[in-house]
Amino acid sequence: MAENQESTLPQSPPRPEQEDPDPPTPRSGQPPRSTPATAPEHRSTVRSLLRLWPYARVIRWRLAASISAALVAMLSVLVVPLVLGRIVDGPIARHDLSALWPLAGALLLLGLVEAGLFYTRRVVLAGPLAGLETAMRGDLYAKLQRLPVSFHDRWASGQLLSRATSDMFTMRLFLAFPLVFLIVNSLMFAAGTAVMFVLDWRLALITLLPALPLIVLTRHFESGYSLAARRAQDQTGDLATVIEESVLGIRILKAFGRHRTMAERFRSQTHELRETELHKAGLLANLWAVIVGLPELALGCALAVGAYLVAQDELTTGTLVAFLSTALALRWPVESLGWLLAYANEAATATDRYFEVLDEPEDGGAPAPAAGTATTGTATAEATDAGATDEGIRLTGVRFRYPDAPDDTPDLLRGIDLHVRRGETMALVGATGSGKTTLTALLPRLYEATGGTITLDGRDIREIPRARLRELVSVAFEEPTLFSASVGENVLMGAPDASDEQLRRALDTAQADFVERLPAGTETQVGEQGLSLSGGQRQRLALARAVVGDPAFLVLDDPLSALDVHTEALVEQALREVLGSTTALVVAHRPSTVLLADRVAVLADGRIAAVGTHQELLRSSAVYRELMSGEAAPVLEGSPAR
Ligand SMILES: Nc1ncnc2c1ncn2[C@@H]1O[C@H](COP(=O)(O)OP(=O)(O)OP(=O)(O)O)[C@@H](O)[C@H]1O
Repeated sequence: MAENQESTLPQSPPRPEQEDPDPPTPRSGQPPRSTPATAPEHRSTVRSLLRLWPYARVIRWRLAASISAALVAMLSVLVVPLVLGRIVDGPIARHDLSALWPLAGALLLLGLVEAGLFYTRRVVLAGPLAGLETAMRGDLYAKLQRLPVSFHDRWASGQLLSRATSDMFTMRLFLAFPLVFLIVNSLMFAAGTAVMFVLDWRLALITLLPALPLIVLTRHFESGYSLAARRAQDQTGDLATVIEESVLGIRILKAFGRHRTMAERFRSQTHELRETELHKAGLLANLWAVIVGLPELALGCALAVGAYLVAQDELTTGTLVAFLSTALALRWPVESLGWLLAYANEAATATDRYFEVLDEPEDGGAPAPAAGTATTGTATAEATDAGATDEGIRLTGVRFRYPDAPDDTPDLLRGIDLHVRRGETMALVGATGSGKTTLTALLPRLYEATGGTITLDGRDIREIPRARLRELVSVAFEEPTLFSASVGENVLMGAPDASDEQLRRALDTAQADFVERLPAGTETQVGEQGLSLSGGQRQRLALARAVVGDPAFLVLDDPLSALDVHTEALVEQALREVLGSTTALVVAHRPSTVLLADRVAVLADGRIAAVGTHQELLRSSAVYRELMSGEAAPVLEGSPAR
């Protein structure tokens, strides 16, 4: 199985709030959910945008061709005033129409060249940019698959969704247009300024007077705008989360009549986003007013002074026309500066947000195997595959705490010592919230133990490549998640190379005979999250997925909880056969599930309190008796075991 098993096999441990009638408080506001990891005040737009270079590098020649085409097109615009000046001082001043035609033809040619070059600029870049966006999105998706479950616990799905969609679009658009025109317009501005100085330096100085206040203003604008841009993009992510939760949880919202509460939250978030967008528009409008107003004022002054100079015979009319036309041709590069800078800021923010995910460490900070640990090291490195040792699953001093657990709480698991012999089935029982699901999630390394060692047939799981580990350890969690694919595809996620016979056997084991009655059998599409199936049907498919590959180690988290008594008995009967040929850890809440196991381990206070057969524990363990009888069972929900 591939590295991306995290998303295909087990799901995050079920949360107590999943069935809460009140829509859960959005997790925005928690660190990576809506607050930027990099404070925008400290980031440089250019440095952020430079991070796009490894992707842009692939299309650098196309980018260069596009910039060149746009540059030549813009420069041809600058030649137009010079031709106009010649027409005014030549054919028009001398009333010589025969000299007009070649110059008029030149103007027409310049127009055609400009149109052709702008077309080329777009065509040259469109295809490669679509490829670049695909590559970036692919990298983001692959990264999301590799990141540990603890990352997904922290990040709201809407934040990730907005990065994969709107942020990606912003970055591509920046490379297609604003980047090209920031370069081209700057060069055109420099060339136009040079032309103006050549035509008349006094008028050029007057025209350039607003440059200084404009530079100060744009710097000020940039810092304010980048903050607003970041806020807007984070709010878009939060909004996506609310929409997603509303759609996925529509049954609960309707059943409890909470759609108004959710709609209220949606409205308030859209209102916040609207406010931010208006703030951005206000900033841009202020900048624009100055960017457009100041040069117009300067141009008016240049016109007055130019007219005076013409009257004094210090300047020809043609030169004045050429000068003013050049100055007018520079209006676009100057006026466009406002939104080009705004867009560059949006793109820099999108780039930051994109790389915040790509920069996340992938191994989840797994501590290295302790030196000298008896069961680790090269001597046993190949044990699991070679079967050199016969140890089954061994947990030694295993500790774990969730990264976001409050500082003043003890570790959830505080030194688990447990040995499941090879071929044995061990049931794991404990009070609600005692950490059973968490413990099972440590075996396939969905979470990294924060202390101690876990070995499979003598080999430390940290030494086994993740993909191999997840082939060895198959998991079915209590909350079965299916994907919008066919029944067969969902089950075969547990073993893509399994034969039809294996698929049929797995479905038999899980008593999933309902599949035969589906319209297209195993080819039937189950809809998004398998919601077209009942809870019990989903759970049986998840069980089939866990057993289809005949895994060496099987972890089942209360896999029969949604089944009726009759079906449960049938599944248990079939499961016994599977469990006979594998080493299994089965989280159990009910005596019927416990009876599947050879021995039972009791989890209490973050440790294994007792191990024995069902009968032995009934005699010797008061905690076990309480758990099995259902009388006064300790409840630790919502807090680590104490
Ligand atoms: N992703 C998470 N981040 C932080 N805390 C979590 C996370 N998942 C679970 N917890 C907390 O860890 C504790 C143990 O949860 P866990 O799901 O392992 O218990 P459990 O014994 O399997 O419970 P149950 O029998 O109800 O399924 C609970 O207090 C829970 O709130």
